[in-house]
Amino acid sequence: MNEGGAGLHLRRVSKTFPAQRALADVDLDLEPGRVHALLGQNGSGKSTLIKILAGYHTPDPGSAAWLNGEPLTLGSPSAAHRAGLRFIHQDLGLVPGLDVVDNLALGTRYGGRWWLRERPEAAAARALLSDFIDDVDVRRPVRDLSAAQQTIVAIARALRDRVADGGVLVLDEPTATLPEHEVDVLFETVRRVQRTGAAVLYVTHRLGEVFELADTVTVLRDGVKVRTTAVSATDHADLIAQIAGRPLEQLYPTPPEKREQVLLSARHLKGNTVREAGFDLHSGEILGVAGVDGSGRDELNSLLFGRYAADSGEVRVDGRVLAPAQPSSSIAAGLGYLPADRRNLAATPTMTVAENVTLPKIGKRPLGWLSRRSETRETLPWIRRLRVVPTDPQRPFSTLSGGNQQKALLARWLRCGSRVLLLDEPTQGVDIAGKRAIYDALGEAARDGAGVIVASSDADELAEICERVLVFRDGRLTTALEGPALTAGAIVTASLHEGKAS
Ligand SMILES: Nc1ncnc2c1ncn2[C@@H]1O[C@H](COP(=O)(O)OP(=O)(O)OP(=O)(O)O)[C@@H](O)[C@H]1O
Repeated sequence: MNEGGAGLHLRRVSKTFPAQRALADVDLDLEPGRVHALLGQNGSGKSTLIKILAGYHTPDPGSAAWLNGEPLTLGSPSAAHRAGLRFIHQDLGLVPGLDVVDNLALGTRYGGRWWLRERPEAAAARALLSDFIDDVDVRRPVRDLSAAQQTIVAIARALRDRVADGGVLVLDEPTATLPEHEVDVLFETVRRVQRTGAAVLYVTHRLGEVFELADTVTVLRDGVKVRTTAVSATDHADLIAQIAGRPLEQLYPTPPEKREQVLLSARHLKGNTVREAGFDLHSGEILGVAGVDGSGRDELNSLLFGRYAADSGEVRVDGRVLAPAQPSSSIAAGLGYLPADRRNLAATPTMTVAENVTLPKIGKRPLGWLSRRSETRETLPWIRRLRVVPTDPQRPFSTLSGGNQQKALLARWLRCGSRVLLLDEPTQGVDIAGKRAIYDALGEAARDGAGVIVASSDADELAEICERVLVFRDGRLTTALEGPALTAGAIVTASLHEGKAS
C-alpha cells in the first residue's frame, strides 16, 4: 500500500499529552469500498486517533496523512471536512424535537427557511435517506424514530455533501447504545455506504461485529499498532490475544446465588415510561432488567433511586419505605446508582479521579471532604481492582478514556459499600478485560450480601451474569426468566413480543 494510492493513508501518527503518549507512530491504510475495524482496550488510543482525523487534536510533528494521493493536513477540522472525512460520534448531534427533514437541513443553506421549499426539501430528504434506508417517515420528529434510524439519519446528514467518490466515514462505536435487534438495520446502511466506494473506519468493542461487517481489522494497544489483519485471516481468540496482550480468559463468571433476605422491594411503581413494576431484590442477587429503549428498562433504576418522583407506588429498602425523589436519602439507605449517561449525570470531569471516586461521603465526615492523601489511599485499591488505566488517583477525570471513566464511577459505589447497586449499562464502552473486572467486582459485592440490579441492552451479558432477568415491555414487567429458560434469545424474544409474567 503506498501513500499515493486511493484511500486514506496515515504514517507515523503520534500524539503526546502532557502526562503521556497516547499514540506512537501509528500507520493505517483505509481502502475505498472497504470497512476497516479499529479495536483496542480502553485507553489504547482509538478516540485520540479519531480526534486527530477530525482535526480536534493536533498530532505530534512527523505525523503525516494522504487522502487519494493528496497530502492531508491533520489537526484541522476544515481540511478534514473539505477532503471528505465524515464522523459519526456517539452523540449524534440531532435535535430530537425536529423532524427528519429539518435535521437533515441543519447546517445547510436552506436551514431555517424550509417552509419556503417545503415540498422540494421533503422530497430531497426522502431521496437522500433512500440511499441509506427504506421507509422512514421524514415528517416524524427524530425522537420518535428507533435508535438505529436516528443513527442512519445522522449518517445521511454527514454524507449529504460528501466529495463524490473516495470519502471516508468514521463511525465511533455506533452500536454501543443500539438494542440488539436494531444492529442489523445499521449494518445494512454501512454496507450501502461501503458500496458507494467510501472507506469506512469502524470503532467497536464488540468482536462479533468485526466478523460480520469488516474486511480488515487493526488492533491498538497502549497507543501502538499491534497488527493489521484481513478479517478472514483471524478469529476471536486471536483478536482477544492481540487486544489484551494475553490469551483468552473466560469472559463471564458464574452468577452468585441469591439468599432469602429481601433487600429492596418495589410495588406498583409508576413514573415516566415505567407503567407498572413490582418485584423483590434479594441479598446476594444480580438481577437483570431487559427491554427495548423506552420500554421502562432505561428508567427503572433512576426511579428506584429517586432521581425523579414516581407517580405512584413505593420502594422499600430493608422493609422501610424509601423517601420519594430524594437521592441523598437513597444513598443514606445504602443505594448506589450508576446512570447510563455518566458524563452528564454522574461525573465531575474537572475534578480528579480520586475526587470523583470519593464524592459521596455521606456519614463519613461532617465537612464532607477528605485530605488528598486519604483520598488517594481510599481510591487506589478500587481503581486497581477495576483496572482503571492509568492507575493514578490524582489525574483529571476528563483525561481518562471513556471506558476508564465508567470503571472509575462504578468504583465510587463499590467503595461506599452500597448494599443495593442500581446500574444502567455498566459495561457500555468497556473493553473485554475491563468487563471481566466489573463482573468480578459485582459478583464479590453480591457474595458480600449486596443486591445488584443491572439494566442492560446487552442480552448476552444479562443471560450470563444474572441469576434472574426481568423483561420490560411497554412499561410493564411482562416476563421473568431464570434457570434453563434464561438465554439471550429468550430475552430478545420477550423484549419484542408479548410474554407471560412468571
Ligand atoms: N486530553 C487528554 N489529556 C491527557 N491524556 C489524555 C487526553 N485524552 C486522552 N488521554 C489519554 O490518552 C490515552 C488514550 O485515550 P483514548 O481516549 O484515545 O482511548 P480509547 O482507546 O478511545 O479508549 P476507550 O475505549 O475507553 O474510549 C488514555 O490513556 C487517556 O487517558
